Amino acid sequence: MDVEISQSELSGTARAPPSKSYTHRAILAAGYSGGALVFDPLISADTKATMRAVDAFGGDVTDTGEAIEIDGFGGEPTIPGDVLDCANSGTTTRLVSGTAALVDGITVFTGDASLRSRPQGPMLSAIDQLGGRGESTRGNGKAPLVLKGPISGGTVSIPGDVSSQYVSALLMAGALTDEGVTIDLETELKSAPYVDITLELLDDFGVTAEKRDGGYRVDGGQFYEPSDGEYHVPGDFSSISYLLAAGAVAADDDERVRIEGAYPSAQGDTFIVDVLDRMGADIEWNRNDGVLTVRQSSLSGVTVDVGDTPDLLPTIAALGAIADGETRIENCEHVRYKETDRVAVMAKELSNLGASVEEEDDALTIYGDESNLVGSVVDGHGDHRIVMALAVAGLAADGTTMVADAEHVDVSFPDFFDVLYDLGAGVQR
Ligand SMILES: O=C(O)C1=C[C@@H](OP(=O)(O)O)[C@@H](O)[C@H](O)C1
Ligand SMILES: C=C(OP(=O)(O)O)C(=O)O
Repeated sequence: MDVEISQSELSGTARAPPSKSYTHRAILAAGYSGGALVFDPLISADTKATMRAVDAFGGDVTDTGEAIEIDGFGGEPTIPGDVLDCANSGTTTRLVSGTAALVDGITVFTGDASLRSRPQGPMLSAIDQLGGRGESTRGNGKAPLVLKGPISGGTVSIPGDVSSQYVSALLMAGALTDEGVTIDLETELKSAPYVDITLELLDDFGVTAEKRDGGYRVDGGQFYEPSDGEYHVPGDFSSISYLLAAGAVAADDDERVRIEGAYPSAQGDTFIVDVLDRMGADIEWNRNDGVLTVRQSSLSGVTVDVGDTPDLLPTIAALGAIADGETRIENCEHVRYKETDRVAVMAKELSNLGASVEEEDDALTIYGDESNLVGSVVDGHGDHRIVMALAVAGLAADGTTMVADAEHVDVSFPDFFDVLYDLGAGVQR
């Protein structure tokens, strides 16, 4: 699907979409329990992959429309009847690799071309270290994966600078092993707030895990049990980042774009509020009411470290192209291991719109000037966050911007273009 975005003036109220990260974890945690209802879930291509996985390991997952109803497999996942297709979802692949390690038997995972290009080596090594077996069919540390359990727990040593999702997976599965799992990190942990999300969710499901010097620890022999048998998913700040950025660059004069359902949680991506504030945006966050408002503002470039918040890179890069002066995004090498190499792809596509951009291994510098941005044809590269960030740039660029491959918003924010349209954006499919 190609989507045309024209220079627009926005106003009105949008509801924050539910968090992808919490939804994945809640579905799996409910699978690890006797059963639970997950309210306000994100129903998207990625979270459907996790639903399929929980079904495949012996759970029963139903989307009732009001909630996801999960009949769990408890601590005893069974051998899936078929190869598991994790589609485009890194979170699914990593989290349920932990589940596969608990199974007394062999599980095979695959996914789309993007997923099969992403690193899984540290997870395979962790499963080996715990007494299971993890293989990549091509021997390159990437899916298709063949995993053999069961593990009984122990200590693993893995790098922290590839993906935090290995840590989340080992903590979630480790609670169901006999001995528990201790994770020693060989490097500093990138994307660390995503492990905080895991710890917060585990706590809500009655499971204790902790951060320690140089790593994490979860005791074994625990039980997943959410209080009252239900879990409520908070709003997603990665998704909110596009709506805030859209308001900051294209809100109608004297009008504000308002976002509801934006309550504080462990999400590192709330950092977007600080970033916009530092860029000079007129932005307010009423944390008690969960309401964010933003007005169109003249933005200036900033230096930002995205070590904790990789998913904000495309949004900040798009804002940097519109802001005046230099925006430097640092500590972003791990952002190259996502659905695409987002550092390279944002550099390429913002250049196509007329921005001046410089790429280094772990930094992206954008020399912003809104008047240089001219609508053009840009490629979403099959990556939901690239599509949404380019759509934001298109709201400010002169004329019309056509984003190709735009259907991939279904991975995390399926009604993104409807929400943008309802706020007054010129959107044509
Ligand atoms: O655990 C999670 O829910 C996620 C962790 C992050 O990945 P990495 O830990 O691989 O950086 C993030 O980019 C991804 O969108 C979601
Ligand atoms: C990287 C992402 O997700 P995942 O790792 O689950 O594919 C993302 O949503 O930006």
